[in-house]
Amino acid sequence: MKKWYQLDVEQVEQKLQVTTNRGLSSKQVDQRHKQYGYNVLESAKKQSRWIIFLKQFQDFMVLILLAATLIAGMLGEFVDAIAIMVIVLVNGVIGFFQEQKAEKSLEKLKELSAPLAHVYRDQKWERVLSRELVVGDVVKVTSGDRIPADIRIVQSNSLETEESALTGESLPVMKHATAITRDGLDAGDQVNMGFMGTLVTRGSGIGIVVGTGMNTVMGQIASLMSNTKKIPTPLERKLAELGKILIVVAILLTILVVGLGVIQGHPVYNMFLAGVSLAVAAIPEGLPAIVTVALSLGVQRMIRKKAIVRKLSAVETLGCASVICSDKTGTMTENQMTVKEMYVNGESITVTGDGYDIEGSFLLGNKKLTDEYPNLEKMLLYGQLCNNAELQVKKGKYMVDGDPTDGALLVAARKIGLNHLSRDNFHIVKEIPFDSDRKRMSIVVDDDNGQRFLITKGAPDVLLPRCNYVLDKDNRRILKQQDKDKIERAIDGMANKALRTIAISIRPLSKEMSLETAFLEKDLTFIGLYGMIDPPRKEVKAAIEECRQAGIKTVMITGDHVKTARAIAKELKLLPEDGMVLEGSQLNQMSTEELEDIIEDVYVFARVTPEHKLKIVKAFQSRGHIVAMTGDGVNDAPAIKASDIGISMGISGTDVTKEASSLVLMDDNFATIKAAIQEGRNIYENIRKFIRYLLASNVGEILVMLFAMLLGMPLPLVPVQILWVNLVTDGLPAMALGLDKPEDDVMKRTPRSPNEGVFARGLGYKIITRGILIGIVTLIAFMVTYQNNPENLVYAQTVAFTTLVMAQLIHVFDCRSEVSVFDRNPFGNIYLVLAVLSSVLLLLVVIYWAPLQPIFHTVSLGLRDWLLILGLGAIPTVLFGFTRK
Ligand SMILES: Nc1ncnc2c1ncn2[C@@H]1O[C@H](COP(=O)(O)OP(=O)(O)OP(=O)(O)O)[C@@H](O)[C@H]1O
Ligand SMILES: [Ca+2]
Repeated sequence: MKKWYQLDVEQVEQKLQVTTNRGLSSKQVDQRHKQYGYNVLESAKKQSRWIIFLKQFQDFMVLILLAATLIAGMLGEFVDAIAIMVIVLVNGVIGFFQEQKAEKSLEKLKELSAPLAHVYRDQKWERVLSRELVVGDVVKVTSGDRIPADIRIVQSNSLETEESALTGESLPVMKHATAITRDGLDAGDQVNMGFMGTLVTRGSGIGIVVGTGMNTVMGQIASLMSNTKKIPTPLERKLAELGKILIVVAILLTILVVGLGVIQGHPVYNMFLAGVSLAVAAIPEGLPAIVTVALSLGVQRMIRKKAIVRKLSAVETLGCASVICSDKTGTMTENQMTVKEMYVNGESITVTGDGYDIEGSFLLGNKKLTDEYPNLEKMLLYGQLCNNAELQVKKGKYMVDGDPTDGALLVAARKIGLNHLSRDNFHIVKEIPFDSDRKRMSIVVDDDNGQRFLITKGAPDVLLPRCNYVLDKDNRRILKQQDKDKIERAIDGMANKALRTIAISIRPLSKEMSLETAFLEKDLTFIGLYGMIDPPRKEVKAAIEECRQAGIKTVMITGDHVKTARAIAKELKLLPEDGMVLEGSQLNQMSTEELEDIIEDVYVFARVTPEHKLKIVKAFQSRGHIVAMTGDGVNDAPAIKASDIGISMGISGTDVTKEASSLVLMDDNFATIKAAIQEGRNIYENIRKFIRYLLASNVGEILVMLFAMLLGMPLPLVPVQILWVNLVTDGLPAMALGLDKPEDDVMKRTPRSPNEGVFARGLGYKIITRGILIGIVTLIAFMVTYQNNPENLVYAQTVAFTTLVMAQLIHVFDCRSEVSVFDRNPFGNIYLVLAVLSSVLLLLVVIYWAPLQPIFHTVSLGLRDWLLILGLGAIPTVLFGFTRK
């Protein structure tokens, strides 16, 4: 049987019952889905709920507790054993739900960032999830795409792919549509095939899907199926390290307390259980898990703000960003181009009309021009031919499918009466696609009379040096210096008005001439210039200002003309009076060191190629900056990877840049970067809040016990109480802190240093001071009650237990602010209020519900006890609320 690459396009079409110019019908697609399934690689099975539930019990601390239960049980202390079991179980259930929540939010993320394919069905181009593709689908791939399935190429425009994922060969392969007769070719030699998972590095092409899912070459290479492992974020790693230290501290403390207790004459069994409970209290085992939950909840909030986080660690790094390097076109601007001016025959023409609407006319001074005016229609026609966009009408409005720059040229051509039919008189022989490095695009066409010529359009400063002639009215003549000067002035004039400039030129060719790219784009005849407006997005100016107040510098990077870039930067108030604008050519001449010396003063990089971006990232990084860098094209990937926060575009971005990035902007909008940074800072602050809360609580618990042992007193808390506080009542308020709203000034502070430790910015001090006070007030409550009722230890222990819990639950409101509890409305976080209420309720149940009293060693308390408890419990928070330290 012949292989796909050996068949002609017609044979492939026949075999798969599809024609390239119609595509599959939706009926066929449905049927093939049923028959062959979806275009997915089978990945590792998902963990079952039971496994996730059981995993909650494999923690080191939980295992110790279970061992303690066993010992308690063997010693006949069944009440203790059951109590511990129940607490462990409740803790496990809470952990299970947290993990499920985190899991769900990450699942959603995966769905959102699933790749799309450009497919032709029912004679319409549409975008569908790549997994929806079936054999026979006609798909288009363009530079930057990952090929969504195995395809037989049927049309290639300088299509090149990089197949290292498959063949290990990283040099691009040229692809074409002709059948190959040879037998037994490796994937790498099948140059009329495109393979799932490989990259389009240049040009574009159309192919018919011949293999999907596990039936692709990629599907057969099982080893390539990466089982994505969750990599811990820097903070999670720091906390894990902290956890190790705390284990040692906990063990030492436990030995100390147990030793002291035994010396003071407490029963060994009591002290053993107290020791175990204290060890559990000292180790914030749950912290990394809550951090993960907080991060993934943050991820969900970011999704709502149209920012998709691809790496969890980016959530943290975002808060450290000190420089944002952003593309201009499409990110800071609307990417809705409209031709406003033209320059032809040495004269400037105004073009009226707005957006992509096709109403508009051409004015020379006050005179309305028609197609009589020399070269106007010709120029518009060339702009329409050398073009990859498509004008569509959706809901009565004109829309552009493709590059907006190209779209603007189509709209301009419409204004003089040219439409898609005008293209039919020309046959396109060759196309050299546009890319940001070349900054130009060319096509070779044959017209109806068999005349062949080249049309090149692109950045004027790139084209002009390649022009030797100029078309002036009816006369083609040598391009003289004075013509050039005049054109330059016209370019400057447009650019100063923030217009993007495009030059257009042609070259007559004879049919014998070689079509090698290297020989084509020279000896051109200059026809004219277009000046098009791309208005800034309206929310960007405010976003740049907010970033400035947050100590974040915004830098514009663009392939556009310096003057255009400068004009827009001024409009956005991005460029200060003394700010510098650098050009790509200047960058080339600078050494890395020279660039580092001045880079703090540079706000705009113009006429740069993607390669320059890497140099810019490195220079900022060497000045100690944390750099966020945006990009959309294939060649942007290295810079995105090198930056600290790589940002790609959800709408216009290529698969390659998306894969390299850690953040995807669903709306391509600069303002979304700001929102994401704000959210990133907020999430980090919230994590600090609950670290502070949990650790201060732990310090309090340990100190009560330690002080009591040192003073030769009875145990102020029984082990089950310590466990209950740690594993049950603390959890919900901590989670609620993770959902807190930001403080008003999060975007008024300077960015945080990525090296900052867990206890930086006074957090350690706060934990220790609050912890000590919580410990002291609990001890006082215990001592006062015990002194008055020396015969009733359980009563005093209940008061101590309640004071500890209440002190913590009051302190949790203090954790919402970096300065003082009085700075914010303490009840501003409804989740926190509810969490605290439910913790109080749990506490009341344990104290007042008779069946639980023997288990938790509690008795019912009276009003006077509560006055003592609340009075003492409020002290740590109120006191530090006044000192504001
Ligand atoms: N489709 C196109 N065909 C021909 N020339 C183009 C096309 N698009 C842009 N150009 C020219 O190439 C120049 C650079 O465009 P490029 O797309 O690299 O940068 P940009 O989109 O302005 O910048 P960025 O997206 O990095 O902010 C433009 O100023 C324009 O003159
Ligand atoms: Ca605790």
